[in-house]
Amino acid sequence: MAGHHHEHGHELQHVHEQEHEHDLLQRPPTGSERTRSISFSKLLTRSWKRSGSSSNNVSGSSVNLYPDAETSKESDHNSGSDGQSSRFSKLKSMFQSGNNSKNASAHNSSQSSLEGDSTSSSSKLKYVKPISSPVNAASPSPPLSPTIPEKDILQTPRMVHIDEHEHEREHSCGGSPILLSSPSLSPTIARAGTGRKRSPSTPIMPSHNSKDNSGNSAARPNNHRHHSSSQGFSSNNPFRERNGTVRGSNPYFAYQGLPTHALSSHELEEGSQLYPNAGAIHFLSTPTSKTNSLTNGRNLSNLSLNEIKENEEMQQFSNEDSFFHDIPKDVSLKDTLNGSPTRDSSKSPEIAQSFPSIVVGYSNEFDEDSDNEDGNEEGEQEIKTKSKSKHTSLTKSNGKSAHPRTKVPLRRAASEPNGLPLVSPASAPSSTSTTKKPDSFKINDIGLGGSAHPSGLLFPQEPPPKILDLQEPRRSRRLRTKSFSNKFQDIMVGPQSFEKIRLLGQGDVGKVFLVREKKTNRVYALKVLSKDEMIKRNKIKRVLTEQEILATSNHPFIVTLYHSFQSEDYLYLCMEYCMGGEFFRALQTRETKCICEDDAKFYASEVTAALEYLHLLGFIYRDLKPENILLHQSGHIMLSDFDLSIQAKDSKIPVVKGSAQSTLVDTKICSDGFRTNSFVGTEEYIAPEVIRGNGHTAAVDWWTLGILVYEMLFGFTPFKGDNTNETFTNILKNEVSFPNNNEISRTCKDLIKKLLTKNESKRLGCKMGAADVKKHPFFKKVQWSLLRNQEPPLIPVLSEDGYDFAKLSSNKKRQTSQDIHKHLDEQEKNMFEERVEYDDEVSEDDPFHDFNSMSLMEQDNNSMIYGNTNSYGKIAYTPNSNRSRSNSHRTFFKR
Ligand SMILES: Nc1ncnc2c1ncn2[C@@H]1O[C@H](COP(=O)(O)OP(=O)(O)OP(=O)(O)O)[C@@H](O)[C@H]1O
Repeated sequence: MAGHHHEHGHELQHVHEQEHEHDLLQRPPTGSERTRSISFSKLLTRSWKRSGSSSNNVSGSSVNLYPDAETSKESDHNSGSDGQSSRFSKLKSMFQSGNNSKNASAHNSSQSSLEGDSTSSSSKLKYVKPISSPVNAASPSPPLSPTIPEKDILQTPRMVHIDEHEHEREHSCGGSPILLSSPSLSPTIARAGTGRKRSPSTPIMPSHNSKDNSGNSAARPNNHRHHSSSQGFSSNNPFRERNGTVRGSNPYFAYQGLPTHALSSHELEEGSQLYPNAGAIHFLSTPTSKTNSLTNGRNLSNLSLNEIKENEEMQQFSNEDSFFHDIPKDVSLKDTLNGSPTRDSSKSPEIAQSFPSIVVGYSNEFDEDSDNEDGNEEGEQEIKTKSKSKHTSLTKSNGKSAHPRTKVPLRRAASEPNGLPLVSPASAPSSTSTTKKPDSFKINDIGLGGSAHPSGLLFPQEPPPKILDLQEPRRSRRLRTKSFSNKFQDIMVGPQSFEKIRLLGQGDVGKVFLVREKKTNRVYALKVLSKDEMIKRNKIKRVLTEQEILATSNHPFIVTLYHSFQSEDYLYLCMEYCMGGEFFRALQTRETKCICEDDAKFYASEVTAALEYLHLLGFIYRDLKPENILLHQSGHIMLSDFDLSIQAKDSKIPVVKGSAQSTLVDTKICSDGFRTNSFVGTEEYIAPEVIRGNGHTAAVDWWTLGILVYEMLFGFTPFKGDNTNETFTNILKNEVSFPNNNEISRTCKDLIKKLLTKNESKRLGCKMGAADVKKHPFFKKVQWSLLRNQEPPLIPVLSEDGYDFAKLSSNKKRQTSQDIHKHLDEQEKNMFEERVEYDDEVSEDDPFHDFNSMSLMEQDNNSMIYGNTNSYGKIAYTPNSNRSRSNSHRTFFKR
């Protein structure tokens, strides 16, 4: 394999040179790029769309991510000092505008989507055929390739299926490659380079052809996502074009049913038994469907999927929520909140249905997806309880008496840590206290190394704690009930403890900044999420899950959470800064957009280890893709972005099997019997069972691993179609096929094929979870326990034109002269100026009550130190010379 490795890289370089020359000679300008970009433009994520359209954009464009923040602040101020009532008055006003914006944005997106379609279908662009022969790399390439339509290229059967016996044949042939394709098959995408230069699923990068750089913005319409982060990390990667994460109801079922062409004959025979959800169309239809023309379109953007999802959740609530049955249908939300119902029959049904969007995710006791997929009574009961309790809290906040609140136990409640004496009564404030400041203390007084703010706002002055307190770091009562409380203590920092260095990236509801902690000079990635946006977009529960997973995890390949806290308007997750950024970006910086098999094995084994760990904890990740894999400065991977993950209910204790030499842990048992039914994931990575809507299990993560390995090797994903429907159809129907690439071993193809088994009960990983995957011959030589000691293939380094903080500051001055940046700066300033809200200050009625404010114990802090290293700036990736010189990957892998 090492030989392959070397040869592979060499050959690719060669091909690239040819390709460039070829492009200059013959290539129609921006031909294939344009086609692909157009088809991508139909599938923009919400955030891209949002950033791209400045008009009608109430819910936060790149220019104004949190438009409500200031106005709501003002109204809070006017409404008096009562934090809770101001919070709810804010929710109330925000909610009304939220509805409008939702409709407006849905409308916009559908329009764009349709426009995108027509442009796409009318394009007749050409694509250059790859140069070298697929069959024999040594054979001379034709001097010039004819151009054929891209569509044909994409559909030409140049992919070669490996059959069931391929793996066996490999052995019987002594490992020598078998050429499966005929010369008539069109050239390989992966190997020849030319054909794969801009693969369907990969961004258009300008490096190969100067024509691509010609500012053809029309060909890259969805570069908006990171528009606002022009000074940030993401702007380094302005060409990313993959469709975003899908977080919504299943459009296949909601709007189209399952098309028969998407079914295998076997599936057709089984019919409705296989797809019980096919009848769920009406249930999933949205309250906003009147204004949502997406229902008419077959090509749904990810934007529309997002919208559907939120409404779906609302629908589930309103269907099940006895509270709404008690309210006359013509009472509007506004009136309900005001406590003075008036009749307005024209508005009430929609508003009443929308109302539970405030409820959703109110606490993490309520599982996403409702998790009552089975429609069992228990699930329904849970919804009712949940809704009632929220109703209680809302009405309470308006000074009305309400139903007694039913508190559902926390998901991962744990016993008090270590049985050690905890805190003195004075430092354990009553949980009934809501608006009162918590009993607090001055952290520096007790020598915990915390960063009390000079203003005293963070840590109000109180008498020093008794000596008993020193024995155990202070933890709020709430924190003490958490399984992760052993490694966390009460929050030691606040927004003001950090100084922004630059924007790293921007998601749906928040921004991620590179920050420096003023006191310690440590650098972190600080994710700041707008509470308003989360409420509007129904994402409260997701952020609670994300915090739970980050806090619970303690694994070298999962990003470390150092602090989490909240202020009145924002939630903050302070994480380890992964200076290498997204693995996706690292892949894109490769000339070939892919890596060799040994390198892919490296990343696949680290991802497998991370998934194994998550599964052991009962979590299903559900959104594996190169964008969510960050690269640590060491070059090792770090999984991030857990907002789509879910924890299996009643997760079980793992079973260890095997001898001391080969210990295998059955991770499947950890979430056995747990099925969830959300339609989440990333389009090209979604597993068939998710599309079918029959519920899915941890096996979805093994499917996504298969796609990931494929993408690492070939630079594109295996089922990508021209639009969402086509992609889903391919996922359901097509067997995985491989470019005719002899450099990829049969064992590797076999792994991919087994991971991409459509029937989840036959998929690799279905018996013992990660143990099955680790046992596959592809990983035979991997020393699992020494993964962290491997030399990574790519090392992120600061490139020459990296900039330092001083330079950044002067850039900032230039930018602030422009209004747009001024506005952004103000918002960001707020993010770093707000006062932290302690756990005990956040009332139980607050939607964010279950978000814990806490700091990792000091001894666990391995974050980078500002200024010590080249820890910030523009990053490039260098092949690890150690690894190739010493063939360390070979020595590392078992022989
Ligand atoms: N720990 C980190 N170190 C370096 N960069 C990070 C880190 N966390 C996030 N980023 C950058 O910020 C971007 C946005 O982060 P993230 O995906 O977690 O936000 P999000 O709001 O959850 O986005 P999404 O809507 O895609 O879920 C990432 O794509 C990545 O580039």
